[in-house]
Amino acid sequence: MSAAYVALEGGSVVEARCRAPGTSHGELVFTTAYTGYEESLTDPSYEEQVLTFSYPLIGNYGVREERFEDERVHPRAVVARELTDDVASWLESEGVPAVDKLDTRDLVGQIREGGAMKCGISAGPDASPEKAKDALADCPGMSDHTDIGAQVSVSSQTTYEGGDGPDVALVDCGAKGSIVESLLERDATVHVLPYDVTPAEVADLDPDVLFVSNGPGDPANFEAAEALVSEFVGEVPLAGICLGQQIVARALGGTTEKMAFGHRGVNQPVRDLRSDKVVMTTQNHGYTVAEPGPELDVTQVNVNDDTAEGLESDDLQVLTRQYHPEANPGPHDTLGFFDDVVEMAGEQSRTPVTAD
Ligand SMILES: NC(=O)CC[C@H](N)C(=O)O
Repeated sequence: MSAAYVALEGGSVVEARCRAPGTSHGELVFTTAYTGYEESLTDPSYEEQVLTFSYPLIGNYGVREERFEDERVHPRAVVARELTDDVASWLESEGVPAVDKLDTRDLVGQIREGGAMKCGISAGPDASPEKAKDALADCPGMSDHTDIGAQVSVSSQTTYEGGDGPDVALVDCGAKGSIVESLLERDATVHVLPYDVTPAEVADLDPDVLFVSNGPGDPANFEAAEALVSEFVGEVPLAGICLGQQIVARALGGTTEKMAFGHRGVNQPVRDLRSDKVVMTTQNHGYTVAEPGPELDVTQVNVNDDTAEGLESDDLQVLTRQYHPEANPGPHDTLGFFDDVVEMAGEQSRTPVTAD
C-alpha cells in the first residue's frame, strides 16, 4: 500500500499509510469515541475538519447506511491508528483521503498541547511531504469559512409530517438526521429550513418552537440564524443543540469563544446544577459559550472544565444544550431533552407570530 504524509502547523510532517488516496487539508481535531464511527463520519459538524480517532481500531463492525447521520462523509480527511478495509473503501468511494499506521497517541498529544491546528494531507502513489505541506499552506482557518452553512444546509424547505405533536421550525445549520428523528418519534411535525431562512418565511409557518440545529465552524458565521433568533425570542419558544446553543446565546447578548481542542467523544460528564446529577453525554464542538448574556441561566456545566452545557430561560421559553442529546453515537441519558422541548412547545399560545 502506498504512503501518506500529514503536515502539521508548526512544521512537522508525520508519515503514515494511505488507506484512501487524495490531497486534502482542514482543522485537525480528535474524537475519543470508541464506537460510532459511521455516525461521526457523516456528522455535518465535521465539515472542513480532519478527524483523528484516538480509539485505535476503526471499522470493526462494518459500514451500514442506516447508521448515517447525513448522505455524505463530512470530514475532509480521516486519521486513525488502523482502519479496516470496509471503512477505507467507503472513504475511498466518497473521495475522502484516509491514512493509518501512524502514532495517533502522539498526534492527539500534540493537539492537546497546541490546540486544534491546520493540517495538510497527501496520500497515494504520488504522495509526498511537499504536497502535504502545500495543502497545509492553502488551508483556511475555521473562521474564514464565512458561508459554511451553505455547504451543509438544505437548499429549500422539507417538511416531515408528524402526529398530533407540535410544529417545529428546525433551522438546518448542518442538522444530524437523529435530531429530526428524535422529534418525529415524539409526534412533532418538522419543517427543516435552510440556514438562511428569513423571519417572514418562519412567520408563515407559525411554528410552536424555533429549533436551531448543530453545525460546523464558527457560530459567528451564522448571522442569518442569529438575526432570526433575535426576531422571535419571547414570541416563540426557542431550542438549540450545540451550534444552536451558541447561536441562541449570541442572539441574546452572549458571547462565544474558541476552545483549545474542544470536546469530541461519547463520555463527556455534564452536571445539572439544579438536581446535582451528572449525566454522560455525546459531544462534538470546538467553540463554547463564554458569556450567556443577561437573560439566560447556565443550568448545566461540563464537569471537566466548567463550560456551559445547558442554557435556559423560563420567562423567554429558551432551552438549549451544548452536547448532543440525540446521541448517535453515544449514551442515551439525555434523550429527555426532546420531551422537554415538545412540552415547552405545547405551552406555546396559539397566537400567530409576526415578523416585523
Ligand atoms: N456539533 C456542533 O454543532 C458544533 C458547533 C460548532 N461548530 C463548534 O465546533 O463548536
